[in-house]
Amino acid sequence: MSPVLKAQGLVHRYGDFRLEVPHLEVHPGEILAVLGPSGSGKTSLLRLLAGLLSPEEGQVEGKFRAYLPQTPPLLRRSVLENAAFGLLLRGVPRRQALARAAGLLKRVGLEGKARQPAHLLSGGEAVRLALARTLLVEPAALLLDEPTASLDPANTLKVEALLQEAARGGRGVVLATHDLFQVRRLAHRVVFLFQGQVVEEAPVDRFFQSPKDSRSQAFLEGRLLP
Ligand SMILES: Nc1ncnc2c1ncn2[C@@H]1O[C@H](COP(=O)(O)OP(=O)(O)OP(=O)(O)O)[C@@H](O)[C@H]1O
Repeated sequence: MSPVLKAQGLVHRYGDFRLEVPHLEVHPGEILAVLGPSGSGKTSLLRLLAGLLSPEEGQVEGKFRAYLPQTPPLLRRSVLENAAFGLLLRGVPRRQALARAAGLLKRVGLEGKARQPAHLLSGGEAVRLALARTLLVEPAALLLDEPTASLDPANTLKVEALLQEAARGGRGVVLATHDLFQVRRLAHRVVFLFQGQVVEEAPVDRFFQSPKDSRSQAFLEGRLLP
C-alpha cells in the first residue's frame, strides 16, 4: 500500500539547532509515535510533515494532511459551528455541513454542548472538538502534537479511542507525545529524536524491549537530558 506521507532528506535549521530526517514514511492505518526529550524537534518535524514549515532541504510528499497543535485554535462561535468549519470552508452546503458536524459531535461525546460557545469548553472537550473538526474533512494523515498533554485519564482514553478509530479507518496518524504509556497503548512504530537527529526508528515493542541506541535506553529510563 502506498504511504500517506513520505519525507526524504529533510533538513531544517533554527540558528544552531539542526533537524535532520533522512527518510520517513507513514502508511494507511499506522500510528507512528514521535518521541524525544524537550526541544529535540518533534513539533518542528510535525510542522514540516504538515507542510506548515518549509524545509531547507528535502521534500515531503503526501496526500491530504491535517495538523493539530497542542492547543487547537477555536473560533468564537458555537461548538457546532466550530465542528462544521472545515466543511463550510470547503463549500459544503451549510445545512449538510451542520448535520455532518452534529453526527461527529455525538461520536466525540459533545452532542450536549453543540449550541454552547466553544470558548467555554474544558481542555479535554476542546481537544475532542478540534479532533472532530479535523476528522470531518477526512485527511489521509493526521499529525497531532501532544493532543492529550493537558487531559485527565478519561479524556485521554476518549481521544486515544478516536485516534485508533481514525487509523482503523485507513488514516495515517503521527503523534508527538511525552506519554510513554500512551505510546505503548497506541503506536505501531516509534521514531526517536535527539537534538534534531533520528537516533532510532523501530516497531513499538522492539523499541521498548530492546532499544538499540544507548540514548534511547537512557531516554526510556529517564536519564537523558535535552
Ligand atoms: N520558531 C522558532 N524559532 C527559533 N527556534 C525555534 C523555533 N521553533 C522551535 N525552535 C527551536 O527548535 C528546537 C526544537 O523545537 P521543537 O519545538 O521542535 O521541539 P520539541 O521536541 O517539540 O519540544 P517539546 O517537547 O518541548 O515540545 C528547540 O531548540 C527550539 O527552541
